[in-house]
Amino acid sequence: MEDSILELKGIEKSFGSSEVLNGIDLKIKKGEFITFLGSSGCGKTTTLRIIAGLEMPDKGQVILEGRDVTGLEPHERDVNTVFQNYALFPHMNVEANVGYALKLRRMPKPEIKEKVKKILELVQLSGYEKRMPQELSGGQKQRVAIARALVNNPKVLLLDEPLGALDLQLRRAMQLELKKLQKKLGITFLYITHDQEEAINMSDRIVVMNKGVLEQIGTPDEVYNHPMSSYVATFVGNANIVRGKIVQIQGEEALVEISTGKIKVIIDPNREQIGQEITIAVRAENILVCEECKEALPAVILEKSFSGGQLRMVIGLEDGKEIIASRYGIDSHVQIGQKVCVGWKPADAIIVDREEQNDEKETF
Ligand SMILES: Nc1ncnc2c1ncn2[C@@H]1O[C@H](COP(=O)(O)OP(=O)(O)OP(=O)(O)O)[C@@H](O)[C@H]1O
Repeated sequence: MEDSILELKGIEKSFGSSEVLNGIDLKIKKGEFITFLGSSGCGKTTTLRIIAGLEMPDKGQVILEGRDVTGLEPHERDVNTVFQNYALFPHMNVEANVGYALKLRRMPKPEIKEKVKKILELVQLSGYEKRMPQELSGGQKQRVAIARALVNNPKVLLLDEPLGALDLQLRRAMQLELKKLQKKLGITFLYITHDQEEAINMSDRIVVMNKGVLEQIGTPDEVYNHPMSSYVATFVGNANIVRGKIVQIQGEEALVEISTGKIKVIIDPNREQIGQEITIAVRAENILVCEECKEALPAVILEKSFSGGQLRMVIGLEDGKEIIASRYGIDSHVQIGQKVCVGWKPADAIIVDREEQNDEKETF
């Protein structure tokens, strides 16, 4: 990748005896919006702190615009960080907070004033120059933190769950604003989130991290529609994970035996064979219930709940395992306790793992 602005090479990090990063290799393009997504404790913040210079890796290098910056202090690298808790200076007003880095650089006062004015316009906080942090809402504080991190035009902006403390509505609005701002300024953003929707909405590429390794790197479409492991499929898109054995193959269609029945899956006949164990992922929205499917597994509706504009149903299979189905709208004609059949179109079952492995997620 010729135009890479930031490169991580073989980064390893342990805290005491616990290995947190296990060989991170990544190239980030200039102007890219890249998001780190992964479960709590998988090493996202540690990676970001190593890039910022707040933590030293045990092994590996951080390369910024072709220069090895691994051993440099945070202020010696052209990288700024925005944290979830804003970290504004409480005794300084908005103008002083935003202009702080420029003042340290001994930039003339009128120039600082002009730059602060411009960046506050960009984050839609014109007129707030004299306000103190305690006179601002959470969303406004975060805009000040973002303005402060952008004012000296860093090469890369690191954002560690910057919208995590905001309510859902404000969070969605700020996501759009941040994305627009990033495109306008052309600054590379490296963004950390737990929230898969946020990652899908904002990113050029998503890095899915699991236990100190990068499990998949790709565009939102690649990661969502072509997950390469059951972890990625469950983390991005809340897929149901089903494990079974291929018992019959006809062209591109295989019959797979799982504990409570047989299901059809589209396979690559050059890769799959009879007797092979496979793991498939089926998204909740692709689970068909009752008469909607022909190839179905007997089941019972256990729970129905409404969230995020969707009805979520927990459906129990005969062996006690659960399948999650989702539908638009607030209710469905099936009732709790009702016996149904569940299934899916063969093409909606994505093969994610072909070998035995020990996943923590519940599998079939
Ligand atoms: N300074 C430290 N000393 C000891 N252990 C640490 C330190 N910093 C992080 N860890 C541990 O390293 C692991 C990874 O932490 P990290 O903050 O990078 O994860 P994360 O993916 O950002 O998690 P979260 O999403 O919860 O913020 C965790 O188990 C954490 O407890």
